[in-house]
Amino acid sequence: MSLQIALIAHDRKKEEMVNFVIAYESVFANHQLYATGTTGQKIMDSTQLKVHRYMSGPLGGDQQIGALVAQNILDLLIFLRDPLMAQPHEPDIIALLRLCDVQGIPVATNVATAELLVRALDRGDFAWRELVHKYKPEGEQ
Ligand SMILES: O=C(CO)COP(=O)(O)O
Repeated sequence: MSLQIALIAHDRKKEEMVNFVIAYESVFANHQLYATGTTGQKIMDSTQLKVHRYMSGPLGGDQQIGALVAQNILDLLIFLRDPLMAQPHEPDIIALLRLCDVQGIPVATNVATAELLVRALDRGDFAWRELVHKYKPEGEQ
């Protein structure tokens, strides 16, 4: 089962993200990966993974990934936020996380939770997302 996974990291979390993706590269290799611009580039520079890159976060990348969430296309969001640094595009970040709650999409905002979710993914615990894709409620595209 190939799922749609988005990876986003703020600047001071990018190294942690890259190390995390390297550690679980064999799991991520089975899925479709999306990322904001710089995060995606760094992941591709350090792994063999292919990542569909959107705009950089401050230029609208979070909103582009939010559009996948709004359509219930995204299955998992790993968003390593920097809790100690104000972001100019904070409203976009809040909007993305809000949409994940609207659709009930699993989200990790720190690497400890990300690890739990990726292990669950590897075990097959995301099978319910396949059903979501198969039987979308009326009105969803
Ligand atoms: O700012 C971001 C998410 O809010 C991340 O964007 P980049 O991956 O382009 O640095």
